[in-house]
Amino acid sequence: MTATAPLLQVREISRRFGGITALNDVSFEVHDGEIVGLIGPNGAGKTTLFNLISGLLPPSGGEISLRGIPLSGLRPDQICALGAVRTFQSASLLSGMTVWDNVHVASLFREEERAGGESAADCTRRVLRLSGLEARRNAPAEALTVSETKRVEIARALATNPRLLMTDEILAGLNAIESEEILAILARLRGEGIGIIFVEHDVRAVMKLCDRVVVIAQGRKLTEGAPDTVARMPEVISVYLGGRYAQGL
Ligand SMILES: Nc1ncnc2c1ncn2[C@@H]1O[C@H](COP(=O)(O)OP(=O)(O)OP(=O)(O)O)[C@@H](O)[C@H]1O
Repeated sequence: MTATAPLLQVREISRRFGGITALNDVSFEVHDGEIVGLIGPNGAGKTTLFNLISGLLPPSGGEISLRGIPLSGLRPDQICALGAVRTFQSASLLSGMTVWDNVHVASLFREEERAGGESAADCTRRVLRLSGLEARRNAPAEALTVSETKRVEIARALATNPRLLMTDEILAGLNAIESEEILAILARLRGEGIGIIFVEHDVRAVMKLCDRVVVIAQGRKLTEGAPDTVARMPEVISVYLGGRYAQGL
């Protein structure tokens, strides 16, 4: 482990599925306490990138490293143990179990390595509080609203003590107030030094929350930069944003 290495380094990553090139030579970095937005049209390769970073799929080329440790060949649980965790577009909670149980199961992972010797129960309590779910701890998974389900998804990810959190369209299906609640949680996590990759089609949320935005289209990185700079780039407007968002800036 190299002290100076970025939290996440994605170097010249490619991924092919048969004749489809889902990702082609994509490189970027994420640092501690930084929220990086990853945007692009449908089919751009965003979810594939999460699958590669989290070890669900191997890359066809290139290298991904976490704090300087190459992730190639590691299983998802090993990558999670190194501190990178993702949420899924459609959360699948353990049915027949409560909010507490769903999160506690994740807290048991790496319990023995937890800083300060925090028990799984204490960790569950802490992440439920962070996710605004204390009052719902005894609710069965089936009884949750979409917004609560998303927050359990975040809590489960946090229960593994990540350094890098990847959220995949976590705002989909939420109203404005519910979205704000999630954005506030993510901003709080940034304040704790967690690095976040935020994949989201709600461009206003991306521009509001993120420190930096990486734009991909058809598997290639188009550009990256500060949100307001990226939002004004003609090529980004042309392939993704359209005129409406940029005019509102
Ligand atoms: N398992 C797979 N087998 C074949 N092709 C795949 C597979 N997974 C993804 N693809 C293809 O790779 C490309 C990138 O897909 P991906 O789901 O990563 O895009 P995305 O940016 O996440 O899109 P969306 O915004 O719609 O979620 C698409 O052309 C998709 O059809």
